[in-house]
Amino acid sequence: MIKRIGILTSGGDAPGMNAAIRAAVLTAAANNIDVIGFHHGFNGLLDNEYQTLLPQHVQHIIQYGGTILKSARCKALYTSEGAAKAAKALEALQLDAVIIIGGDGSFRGALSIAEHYNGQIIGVPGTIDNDVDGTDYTIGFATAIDTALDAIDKIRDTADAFERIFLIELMGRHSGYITLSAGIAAGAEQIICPEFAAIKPDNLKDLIIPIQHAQLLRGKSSYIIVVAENSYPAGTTALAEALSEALGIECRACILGHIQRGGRPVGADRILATKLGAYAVEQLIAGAHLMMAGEVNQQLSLYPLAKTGDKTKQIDPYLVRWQQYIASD
Ligand SMILES: Nc1ncnc2c1ncn2[C@@H]1O[C@H](COP(=O)(O)OP(=O)(O)O)[C@@H](O)[C@H]1O
Ligand SMILES: O=P(O)(O)OC[C@H]1O[C@](O)(COP(=O)(O)O)[C@@H](O)[C@@H]1O
Repeated sequence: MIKRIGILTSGGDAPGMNAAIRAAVLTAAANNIDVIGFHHGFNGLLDNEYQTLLPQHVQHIIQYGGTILKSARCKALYTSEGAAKAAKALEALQLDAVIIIGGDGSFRGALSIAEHYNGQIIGVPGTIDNDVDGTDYTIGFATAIDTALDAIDKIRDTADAFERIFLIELMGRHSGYITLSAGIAAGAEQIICPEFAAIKPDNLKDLIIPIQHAQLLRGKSSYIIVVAENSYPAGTTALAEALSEALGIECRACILGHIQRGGRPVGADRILATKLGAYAVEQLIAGAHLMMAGEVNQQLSLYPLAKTGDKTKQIDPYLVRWQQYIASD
């Protein structure tokens, strides 16, 4: 029987993590389970930084981005000694189970702890990148799209006024979910992300031909290219410079960066986080171990933690086809 659980947030913070913490704490309290919240991701386990989490500690946090537990990356966990030390901290606090809110990296960390820990472990997918298998959406993705859109719409205004070409870099480490979704919703003229062909200095013409074609058809006007981070070897600013040189027109680069991680979670993220946080606790009570609480086709479901990083989930193939079709026209 589960009496005490731990919870932590790890990796890139995502709007809605607070909502997930809240739901887990409230669900645990309703089942007479004590909750310990670790600070700064896995570092809290290694440094003994934690607090008791009671329902009053999670009051009125659902609307805030970031995470009340703080998040971090933790190098020590990549070693077997680090994982053993983390497991020891869980055992010392007599925790029957632990909830890890994070991305597939954090789940790999959870698996390494599991090699030394006798309790149960469950994951809750929280990352703006949406690059976790076993759930249609991760907590934070919907908010990140809206934040990116707000910024892109503003850049469109100034791009329109100057009839300029803008390259806007969006986050996503090695996946194009944010870039494709925000690019489509913003009506970007071109989208560059890892799932499309790579852009290299020697194939800039793939970018340039559609720009020249658009200029021939509609004259000079604003032109927005959204670019996933890490898409061009020397970076998006260098890509804008290379385009300026090749086209003979000034192109501007704008790196949206961490603004995409912040802000009030949108309704969809608050609801998803509430469902997954509550479901994670319920599934721990039911005996789940080394699983992730996800949602697929509006059905809550468990998915093996070990498979969450397999990258079998794909960015919307319909939108990919449509984007390639209109961009090549
Ligand atoms: N292969 C791994 N082995 C052990 N721990 C890992 C591993 N990958 C990631 N982690 C842990 O999870 C943390 C967060 O992972 P990261 O990939 O940065 O973010 P996310 O969880 O959002 O994908 C890392 O800093 C590390 O502590
Ligand atoms: O905040 P940092 O350490 O610079 O990390 C940036 C990375 O974190 C993210 O915002 C979120 O990634 P994770 O959720 O996988 O940690 C990525 O989009 C980005 O590449």
